Amino acid sequence: MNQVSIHPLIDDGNNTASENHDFCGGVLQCLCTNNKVEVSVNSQSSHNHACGCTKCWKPADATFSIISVVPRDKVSISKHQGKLHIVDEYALIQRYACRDCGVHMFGRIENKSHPFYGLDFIHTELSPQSGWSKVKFAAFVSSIIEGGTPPHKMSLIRNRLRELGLEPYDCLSPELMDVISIHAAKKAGIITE
Ligand SMILES: N[C@@H](CCC(=O)N[C@@H](CSCO)C(=O)NCC(=O)O)C(=O)O
Ligand SMILES: [Zn+2]
Ligand SMILES: [Zn+2]
Repeated sequence: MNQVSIHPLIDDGNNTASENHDFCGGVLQCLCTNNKVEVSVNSQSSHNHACGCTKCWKPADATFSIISVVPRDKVSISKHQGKLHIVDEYALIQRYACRDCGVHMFGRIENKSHPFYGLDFIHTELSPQSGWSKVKFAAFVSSIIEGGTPPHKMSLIRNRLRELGLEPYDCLSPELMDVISIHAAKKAGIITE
């Protein structure tokens, strides 16, 4: 066995199983046994990806998190809001985590001039519903070194990601990097639409 673990939910290569194009959201639940924090999401997720950064929440046995975005006006806290706190008030993405189990329930950008303003970051694996969009690429792959992965394992991991159909990028996907540059070019008056 020369396989490396990416995330328990995608290691079996079955990440495509449940995506449903008519799916329009569900509930995210924290991992507490009692008094679970619940967040309602009334939208399908977009840009679902594996993220290797050190800031996104992931289960203990995962090398990557699984994270996607939804419109912020489709996200509401439905149970036990009082258990939530912001992990880092100074981070670009303010991640709201459960004080008791540590799970990040959603991440929000408050800077109105950021290209991703209006989108909240969520972990669809916290939802008992199935039908969420599948994981489509891997971002911030080199960052797993900052999380403790030995550098000599990087080519094995990038190869495994490709084998799983998840193109590895060391920042975001080309599509999302284009969104960032289009936003910057518009702001600078280089392009108009
Ligand atoms: N090497 C750093 C990278 C952290 C980072 O920039 N993460 C990205 C992606 S998170 C979701 O895809 C980011 O946008 N972060 C903003 C923030 O976290 O506020 C590391 O690994 O820590
Ligand atoms: Zn909890
Ligand atoms: Zn991340």
